[in-house]
Amino acid sequence: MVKYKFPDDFIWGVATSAYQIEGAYNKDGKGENIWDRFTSIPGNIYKNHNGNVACDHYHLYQSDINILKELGIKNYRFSISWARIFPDGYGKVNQKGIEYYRRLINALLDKGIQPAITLYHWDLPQELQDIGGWTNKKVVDYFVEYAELMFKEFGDLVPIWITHNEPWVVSILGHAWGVHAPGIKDYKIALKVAHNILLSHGKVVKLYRSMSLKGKIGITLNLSSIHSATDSEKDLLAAKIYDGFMNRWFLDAILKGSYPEDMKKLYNELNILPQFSDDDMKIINERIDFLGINYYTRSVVKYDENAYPLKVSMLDLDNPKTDMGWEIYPKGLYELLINLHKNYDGIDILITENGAAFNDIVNYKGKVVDDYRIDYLYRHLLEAYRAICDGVNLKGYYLWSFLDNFEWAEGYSKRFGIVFVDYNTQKRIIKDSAYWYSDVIKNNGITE
Ligand SMILES: OC[C@@H]1[C@@H](O)[C@H](O)[C@@H](O)c2nc(CNc3ccccc3)cn21
Repeated sequence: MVKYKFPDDFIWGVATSAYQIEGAYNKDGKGENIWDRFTSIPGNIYKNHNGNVACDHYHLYQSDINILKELGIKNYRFSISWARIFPDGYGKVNQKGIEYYRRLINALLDKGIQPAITLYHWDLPQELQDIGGWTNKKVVDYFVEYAELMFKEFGDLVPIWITHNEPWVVSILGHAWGVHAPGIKDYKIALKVAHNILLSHGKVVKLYRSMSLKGKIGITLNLSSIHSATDSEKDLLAAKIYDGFMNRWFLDAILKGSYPEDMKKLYNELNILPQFSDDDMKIINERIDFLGINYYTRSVVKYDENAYPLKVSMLDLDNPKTDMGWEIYPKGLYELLINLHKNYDGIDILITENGAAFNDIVNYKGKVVDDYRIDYLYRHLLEAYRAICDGVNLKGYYLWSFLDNFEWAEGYSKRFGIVFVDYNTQKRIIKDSAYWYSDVIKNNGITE
């Protein structure tokens, strides 16, 4: 008996990204991207791992799609590697790159699986980084050129398009904290990058609308429910600032057409506020069909005099955590969904990522009994169900991730997949969580 039944047209899917699974980093005309470069620099990545081979999905995509079919998964979110299409980032087109993605999309459609494409999942062509990357307005236009070609090639086949994956991570981890490619540590640059990424998003949405395509387009943001460590005035203010820093800066720009006043004032005082015009904000505010959200955990923050630049630091609570050290806090997903519904006019929402890394092992029977992951997924889906019951227009859920894959700075040390990947043999082992998720999809809900 299905105890928690989701709406009839609810989208159940899984998600991946190009650099994390494809491999073939220098095959068939692909150009270098910033993660090829960043991972080639010793010390940047756990044990100097890289995505040169990854899950070799570039060559194994058909057998991987067969697994999706076997599990009854009917929606698959993946990203296109910009440098496979434009090796230099613009201009010369690599036909073999286009042919690969056409084969991939047709193979999915042949199995009744609907593709959802992310145009940018962090892998900027290195040639564009060499001219300043996202700090350079030319890159905004090159992104539009890349998107236009993808819409022309695949716009009639692909029903869901996501312009960018997590502009906050691209700008902050890549340009303020320096722990992601391209490894820059400058908040002022980071916020300029965030602004140009949002500009490129708005321009591409406008382009999509002009091409009278039949699908839906949106953007994916990593959002977190922010909690104050105490009820002190300083900690409450710290929570408001961190909510502005991670969530409202992007949500307000995209959905309200203006950056939040409190954060503009703070960034101006810190001399890190980017330059922008009213016209820019109109472009960024182009109407989207859905908001994609990646939710993994909440953030508990406190005032910290020594924490540059926001005077906010995160608490490391002694609560159950995933292998990433992220607290398991399902209620945060409900809180986030309700807040988004209330504060952003009930916009349609897709959960474009939710999942957990655990230290999976293959047991003596050759199985992966990942009950921890099933528990994480169950609890979060229950909160998603509660949010739908309370009126949130939640339209779908893409589990992160389909396959174990290259987990950025953590390399292959963290496994998020519902399918285990033995990187020595490229053998796939379907984990118990995959069979559990297959039942959720078959029942369109949770049974216990
Ligand atoms: O870390 C798991 C996944 C990652 O593999 C995806 O490529 C990426 O889209 C993704 N985003 C988050 C959430 N945001 C985040 C926060 C701090 C550091 C890194 C990512 C988790 N994940």
